[in-house]
Amino acid sequence: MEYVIKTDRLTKRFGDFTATNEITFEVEKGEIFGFLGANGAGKTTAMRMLCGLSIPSSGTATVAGFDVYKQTEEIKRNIGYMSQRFSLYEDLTVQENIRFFGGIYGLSNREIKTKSEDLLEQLELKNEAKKLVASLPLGWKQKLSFSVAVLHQPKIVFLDEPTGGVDPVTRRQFWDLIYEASAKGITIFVTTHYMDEAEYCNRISIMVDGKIEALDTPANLKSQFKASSMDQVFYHLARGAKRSD
Ligand SMILES: Nc1ncnc2c1ncn2[C@@H]1O[C@H](COP(=O)(O)OP(=O)(O)OP(=O)(O)O)[C@@H](O)[C@H]1O
Repeated sequence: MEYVIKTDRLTKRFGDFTATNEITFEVEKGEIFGFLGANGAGKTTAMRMLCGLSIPSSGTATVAGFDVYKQTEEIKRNIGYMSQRFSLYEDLTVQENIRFFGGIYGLSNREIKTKSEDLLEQLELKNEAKKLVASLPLGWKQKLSFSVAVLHQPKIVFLDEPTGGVDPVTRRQFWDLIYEASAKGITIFVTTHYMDEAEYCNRISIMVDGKIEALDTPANLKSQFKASSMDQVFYHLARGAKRSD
């Protein structure tokens, strides 16, 4: 088994407050791993440590084989990252965004040219190439943002609530892109509040008040909690949560 993320009692404290509390788990290469939890459970804090953006207080973790304390630059070069807060430049065109991020990720001009043509074709955005990103519907922005985050074929892509605010049909189309990336061996680490998306993951972890309270496939979690839907599993675990933002 090839693991691309491995954590052991990974913890982040802010003063006396423990935001992420001794989480231990592994993620396999090519897996679609759902990272769930109520507001304030500690997901973003955990994800920031895994992306090399925040140094843990204790515990250990490796991402793409690199240490989250000492090799944060190597981690950043081997991952892709997409969130609602940090994504595309609205005042650049679709093509300019692809070129810009391709450059940031260290692709050559020739690679950027071929990849950008493929991407515009695949997303059916050829006619929009010269339009400002600001003018695109939210669902298209999200698809473009994801495609840009995997442009350099990272080992892992971290998605922080990537489909917030769009309808189930648009979410389903977004997930087609995720499956394609996973089939190419890119590992997907995704946080979401949508339970239909949770069902699309290979495995799911559910965090409550800083700790991972459950971790398994959607089918096994439903059987473990005698629930008919992921909604029920989530409610069963999260209703006892003390934190809520
Ligand atoms: N820099 C910080 N200083 C102090 N407390 C923090 C800091 N960052 C996060 N926290 C606290 O840690 C807890 C976990 O926050 P975090 O953002 O990781 O949760 P989350 O599961 O991602 O929630 P959401 O779904 O709302 O994004 C929250 O109570 C938050 O207030």
